[in-house]
Amino acid sequence: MSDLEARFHDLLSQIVPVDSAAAERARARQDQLTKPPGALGALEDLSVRLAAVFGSERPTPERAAVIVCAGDHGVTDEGVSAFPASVTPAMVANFLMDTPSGPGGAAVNALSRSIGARVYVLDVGVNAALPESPRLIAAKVRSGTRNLRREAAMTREETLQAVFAGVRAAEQAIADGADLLVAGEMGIGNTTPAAAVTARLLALDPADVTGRGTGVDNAQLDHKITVIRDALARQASAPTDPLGVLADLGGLELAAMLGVMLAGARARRAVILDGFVEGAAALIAVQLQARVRDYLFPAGLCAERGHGAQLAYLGFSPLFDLSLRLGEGTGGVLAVPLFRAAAASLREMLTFQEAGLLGD
Ligand SMILES: Cc1cc2ncn([C@H]3O[C@H](COP(=O)(O)O)[C@@H](O)[C@H]3O)c2cc1C
Ligand SMILES: O=C(O)c1cccnc1
Repeated sequence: MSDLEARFHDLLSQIVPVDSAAAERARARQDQLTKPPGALGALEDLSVRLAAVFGSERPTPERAAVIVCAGDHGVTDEGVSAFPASVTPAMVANFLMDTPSGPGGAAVNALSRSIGARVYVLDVGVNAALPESPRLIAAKVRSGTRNLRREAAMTREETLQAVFAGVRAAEQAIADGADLLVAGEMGIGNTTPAAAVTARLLALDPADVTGRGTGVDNAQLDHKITVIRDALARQASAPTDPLGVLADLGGLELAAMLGVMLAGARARRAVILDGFVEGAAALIAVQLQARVRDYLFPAGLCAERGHGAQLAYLGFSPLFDLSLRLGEGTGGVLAVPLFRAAAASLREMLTFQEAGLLGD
């Protein structure tokens, strides 16, 4: 076993179960707060899950960090995206650019500013030199993956290197004070590996989990499905080996997002999932270590086909449906105020007794 592989097994074994006693206390408290039991709906369930993660019936998840993991994809040679691969480095430069409103001119930057979340940009595989920036975590493993239609996208070692880059980025964000981590991504072509991984791990037909990504037309969508079928037909990875599936069919930024999820769970932080590409990384995470599931939280349902199947497998109901189909972490960022509000209900509402609303 390689050194990285041994460290990876250690990481998986260091993830402890969430605090179910704190969850029970939070549930009991929700039932005593000044409202009809259950009246705060999904916010109550969210607050109870946060209590379990943070080990307190009065959790204070305030500070949020988005880690935008970036990488390129050899499979873009097959024409699977509506945009050229050169958009990946251009968008990373956009994430890092100084603008009159503050750092970064992309959707994830603007939405993060609007809710007070910090954005970290992690390069694990962009196929270009990137501008230097204090906001860029430079950890390039290789300049893009191999073409997964023809061969394994990554070696296991490359995969683990990208995973640990994600681990380190998450640890940095946590050291900077983050309670809530949003896993985000940028990588032209990455809805193809996300669909391939989802199809293999959930044993679903590629046609049922492949969407239009950046907006391919019907003919391009059929072609994208064919590319994924060819990749699966290589039979280079067994569904029983999630890390092997990630190396074979995934991508460097998917591996880095897996690292963010595992490091977040190990540090007992909540990790908010954004869209379909994060969802694929989440499937790998829970198949490797079932305990991770309790540290993961859905945000909204995104418009990419297959996201619903991922959430159903994970046992999550989305918090909203705004028809987002962007990625970057945008949906995850939008969920942050709901997390703060759910926790505030537990901390700040009075019980019937405290409010003097009980007869005796
Ligand atoms: C300008 C632009 C900004 C983006 N931000 C996120 N994505 C999203 O689209 C890509 C995935 O879709 P596909 O698999 O079809 O290429 C990823 O980079 C994802 O982050 C973007 C895409 C574009 C074009
Ligand atoms: O849902 C997503 O994550 C998504 C959808 C389209 C393009 N990129 C990402």
